[in-house]
Amino acid sequence: LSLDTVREFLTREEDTIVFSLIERARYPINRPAYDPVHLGDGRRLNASFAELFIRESEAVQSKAGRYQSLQEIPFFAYRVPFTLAPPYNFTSELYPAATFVNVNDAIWSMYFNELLPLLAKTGDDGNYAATVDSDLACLQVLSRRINYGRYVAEVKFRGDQQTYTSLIQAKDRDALMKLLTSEAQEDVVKRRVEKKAIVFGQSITSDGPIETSVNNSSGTDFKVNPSVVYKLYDQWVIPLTKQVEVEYLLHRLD
Ligand SMILES: C=C(O[C@@H]1C=C(C(=O)O)C=C[C@H]1O)C(=O)O
Repeated sequence: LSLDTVREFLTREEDTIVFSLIERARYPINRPAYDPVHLGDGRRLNASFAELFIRESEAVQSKAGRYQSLQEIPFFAYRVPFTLAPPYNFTSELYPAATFVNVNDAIWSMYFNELLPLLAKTGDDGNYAATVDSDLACLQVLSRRINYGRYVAEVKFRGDQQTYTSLIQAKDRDALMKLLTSEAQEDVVKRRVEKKAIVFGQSITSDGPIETSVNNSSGTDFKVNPSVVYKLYDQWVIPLTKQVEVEYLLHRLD
């Protein structure tokens, strides 16, 4: 584990994030999938079809051992007595008492309340299962990327143990945030992910050129608007990753 290898991991996750956003953007908003579910007898569930689909899908994946890997954190907790998967002895570089740190609740509300309306056009084509399956893909990769902040924080802690230790003991969140922040790196990440949205999200023809920048101001030629991807990273992905880093560090000496 080094700063280079954790940054490589985050860079590779960008590809998956952009592609999963492109997949979700194929479908209209499909609003009924997010409304409370009505049962046949007139009762109303507190959950939406999307939530039920995600719970059931995660339960299957939990049984299949997905969350044996500490890189993966489910949105809902499952008590699964055994897994169907071949056993594998996962080791973790994380500090055990801080491993639990995650911001899945914030990711969940950001995704449904802020990002989805920017991603999906208005309309309803009835493809609810395919639509919420693509929501699940987005949520899983966003969760993995953002909660990977635990690994980033571990590397940074090991790289400057003395300074971090005194700030952790003083519970100085602001100073920790300042110390772990690299504005230059954030700028590289945001510009790169916007470029990936431009390159991955254009219609490829056998003879035409590949665009590397937005020519029209609206970005509507692309399968997902590159400025929405930039905004996703600028406003949510990077700030939430740093929040994970700070929370992890605050438990690093427990
Ligand atoms: C993840 C890191 O920590 C912080 C968060 C970043 C991000 O989420 O992309 C980028 C730079 C840092 O401010 C890092 O240093 O790579």
